[in-house]
Amino acid sequence: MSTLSNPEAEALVTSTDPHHPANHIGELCRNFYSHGWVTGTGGGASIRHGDHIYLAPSGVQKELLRPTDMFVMDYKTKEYLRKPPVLKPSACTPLFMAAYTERNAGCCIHTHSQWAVLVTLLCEQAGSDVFEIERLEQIKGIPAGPTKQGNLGYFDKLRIPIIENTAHEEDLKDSLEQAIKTWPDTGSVLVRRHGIYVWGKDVAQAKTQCESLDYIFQLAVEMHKLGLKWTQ
Ligand SMILES: CSC[C@@H](O)[C@@H](O)C(=O)COP(=O)(O)O
Ligand SMILES: [Zn+2]
Repeated sequence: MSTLSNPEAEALVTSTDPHHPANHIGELCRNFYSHGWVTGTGGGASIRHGDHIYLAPSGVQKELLRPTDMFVMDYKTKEYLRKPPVLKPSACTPLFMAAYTERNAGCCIHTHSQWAVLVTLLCEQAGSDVFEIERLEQIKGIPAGPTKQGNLGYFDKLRIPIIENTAHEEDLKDSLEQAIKTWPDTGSVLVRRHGIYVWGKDVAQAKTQCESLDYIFQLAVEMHKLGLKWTQ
């Protein structure tokens, strides 16, 4: 491991700018905790800052993250430039890396939202590995994808692939990468009985997409309870 000398490594997580990734990941996770997205150590977020990938530790309370808890990986060499003692990097790291490598993402979020989980269960009951919904205004909050401009329109159908859960988070890597290839315009992948991975070109796009999706998932569950169909 080619870690930087201590002062250089500490400089990677020392900034008064609240939008510096070392500060921003903790702030995002505190926000996500209030939605119930990252409770009980589940879920998390990662940010790419030039050639530096910022990652949280594994198995810690994500709402308590401090800048000094952060791992920093060199994107090109995949070596850690900064490793907090004792801690291990998030088990989501290979999944976050897939979003950076396959989609040139600037931020990737993983939530254990109960609405996302419920939607995967309803799709399972219907024998489907794709969540589909249409004719909701909030669909306009979802980016149309790298091969298109802007966001989906009101008359576009939202489709999100669902992959099956595995015993260990890191074992989701191959199926997530496959889903990204099969669905070139998707900005998210649902994980059955587990949650969702959402990415964007930057933090704002990943976060607002995640919020729009969660709104849609909650609505979808309530629609199902009322006997209303998601698509015509
Ligand atoms: C409630 S434990 C959840 C973890 O196994 C995993 O699913 C997760 O999302 C977080 O992994 P972590 O390694 O703590 O970043
Ligand atoms: Zn998880």
